[in-house]
Amino acid sequence: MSHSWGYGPSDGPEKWCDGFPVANGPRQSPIDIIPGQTSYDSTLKPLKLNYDPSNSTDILNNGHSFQVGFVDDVDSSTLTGGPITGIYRLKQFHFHWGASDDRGSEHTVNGIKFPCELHLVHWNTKYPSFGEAASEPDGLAVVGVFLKIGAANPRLQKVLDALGAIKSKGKQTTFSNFDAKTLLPCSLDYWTYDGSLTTPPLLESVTWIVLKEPISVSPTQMGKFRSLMFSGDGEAPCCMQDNYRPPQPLKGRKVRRSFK
Ligand SMILES: NS(=O)(=O)c1ccc(C(=O)NCCc2c[nH]cn2)cc1
Ligand SMILES: [Zn+2]
Repeated sequence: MSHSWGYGPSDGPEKWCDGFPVANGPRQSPIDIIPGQTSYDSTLKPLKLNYDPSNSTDILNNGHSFQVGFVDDVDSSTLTGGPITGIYRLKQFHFHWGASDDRGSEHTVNGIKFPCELHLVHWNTKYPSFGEAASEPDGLAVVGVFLKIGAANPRLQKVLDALGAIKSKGKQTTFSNFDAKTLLPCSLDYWTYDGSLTTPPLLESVTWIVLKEPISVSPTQMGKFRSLMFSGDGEAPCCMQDNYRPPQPLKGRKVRRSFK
């Protein structure tokens, strides 16, 4: 059975359980983060993100979002510390966004949706590859960053200016010397919980690390995200927007925070 999935009425998040029964599993993502119900954990370490700016390789429209890829055959762009043990390598980052500024993020805070959410995807180097790590309970770590409407963010501009070259599904172009660290907010305070990929195959292999401080994005910049297409050349044109999964049941999980 071809596992074609999307975000529309016939192939969207409410239908994913048909092809991916883990959609109703015990550690699905995203979730609604309720700060008053999180526990401060003094044993949580500070996040250490060591990204080598020369490591970015390409930018790709994969038909669900766009992603910037990184060289991950050496330990040059890594995540250590935080709630994880060992070394995780940055593989790609991508975003989720809405058709309008009132929605678009996957995680929510006290039920509040942000217009966009950045995911920096890392895999545990105790496994031989991303693909193998993706099916292990401690295989992946994704850092989530909320984007909040405000002043234009100059650090997003280089990424947004590349979108014209990857408008439709399957388009890819080189994207070198991008420093992913420039996308991070000042504070690395975070919430963390055990979860999953937020798109099929929805594998329950992700340690989620959601930063408390958002970065800014302007309405015009949000318009650039929405200029992408879910559809490929020659297909019925379909704007890439509302590519987010809504929050999933917590099912007894604890959400910890790194800050008092
Ligand atoms: N939105 S997110 O939770 O950050 C996220 C991050 C990564 C992926 C992903 O890599 N999907 C391909 C899975 C795969 C298995 N084996 C080889 N590729 C999906 C969602
Ligand atoms: Zn994502």
